[in-house]
Amino acid sequence: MTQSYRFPPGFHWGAATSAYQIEGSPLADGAGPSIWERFAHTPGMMANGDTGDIACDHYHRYKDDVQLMRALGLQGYRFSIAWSRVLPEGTGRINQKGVDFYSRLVDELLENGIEPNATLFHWDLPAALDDRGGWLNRDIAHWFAEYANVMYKALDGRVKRWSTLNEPWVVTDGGYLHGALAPGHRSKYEAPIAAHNLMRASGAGIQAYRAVGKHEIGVVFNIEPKYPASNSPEDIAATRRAHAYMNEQFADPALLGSYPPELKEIFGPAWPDFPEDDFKLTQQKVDFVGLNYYTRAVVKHDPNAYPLKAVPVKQPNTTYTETGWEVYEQGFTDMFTWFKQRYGDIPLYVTENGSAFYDAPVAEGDVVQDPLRTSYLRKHLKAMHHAIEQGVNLKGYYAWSLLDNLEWSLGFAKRFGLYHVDFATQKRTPKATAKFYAQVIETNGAVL
Ligand SMILES: CO[C@H](O)c1c[n+]2c([nH]1)[C@H](O)[C@@H](O)[C@H](O)[C@H]2CO
Repeated sequence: MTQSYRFPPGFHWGAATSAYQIEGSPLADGAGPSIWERFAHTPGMMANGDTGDIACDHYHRYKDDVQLMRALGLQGYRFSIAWSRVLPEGTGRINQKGVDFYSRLVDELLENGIEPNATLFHWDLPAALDDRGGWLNRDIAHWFAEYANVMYKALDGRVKRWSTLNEPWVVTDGGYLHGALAPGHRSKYEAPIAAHNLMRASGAGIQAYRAVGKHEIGVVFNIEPKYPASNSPEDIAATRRAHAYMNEQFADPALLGSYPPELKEIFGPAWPDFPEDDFKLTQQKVDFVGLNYYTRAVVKHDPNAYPLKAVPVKQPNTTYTETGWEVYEQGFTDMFTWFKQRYGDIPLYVTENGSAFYDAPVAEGDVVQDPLRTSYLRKHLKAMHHAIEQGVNLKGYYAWSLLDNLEWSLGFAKRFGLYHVDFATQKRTPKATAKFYAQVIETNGAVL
């Protein structure tokens, strides 16, 4: 009998973006600068000198972009709110024009039958808060809760699914340990402090929602399953360290109220002795967890690798995306089963999954042919279906991304979009993957 890939009735199909990557106009209508506005305008930080000054001009084109979502039959749209559009100094004074933009976006989505899914923080911290220590200042848990309350009040009732943070691991690994992302710090002493305060803030945001919210709130983690390069004790230990550092460092304080022991081994004297009471804040009941999956890593021991003493090993005879990520759909299935085993049967959403491949120039009116991206999507949706068949409580999927956009410090060259964007003209053109995804949504997976 041929395998059916029809998903459970009511499975939720969407697409995702983030504010700084698509909106443009980062300082319009009273908005304050974020750390990404600063970082992008710091010479040498961004590929090709690309910035989010215009990006996809979504701030002005959001109505047209909602029609692109409708054309695919999207049931949901995951977007992020730029904190400094709403609170230009991060706390205190509210910029009503900033709040109004998100209110208009939400109404446009609802009028077109698309469920809004709002992320409060997708990396673009207000620069004014970074000047006060940012994620290194324990007060940020209160600053974040204040911001969250402003948005809950403005949008709750219309937004029924909230996430506090997107991928705190990327913020600390990129922004505080290795310095490749905003705010560009390189300190193994700062990274654990920032990580801990991110999870304190997430907990405070969830607590604030419980006081006023009527619907669902969760948190979004990136997960990259780790596999040992050999059965040697060194490689197995290195894999364990890499897994704890990336995949448990944030979910554990949020869902278990503790840290995995490997973190003290990794950071040594740089690992603080956090107050036990902090875990009463980091650990809050969530209505769902969002998981972002792109690839796996095969790991080997390397005594010179800072600070993990572990490095990824490139795999032969397989496909890699433009961002250097192996196409490995089995890791998607493995991720779900691991997560359920460690954290229990929490409702899950795939809040990001996608791939960057080179897109041939677009002839007028054509569909961009992107067979490698379509193959990636097909393989990963099938792998996701296998996880559901194994009993994983998976409620929905958001493709990354609706539009080609600013891939952070990698600039515009890395294209993840279902729609191709010509950044010179702002013309949107559907890719073949968009047409395929529309069929997946229409048939609830039966077309796979
Ligand atoms: C380490 O990979 C992460 O899971 C990851 C991949 N991605 C992300 N996180 C971010 O959430 C997006 O803003 C990126 O545009 C997207 C594509 O790079």
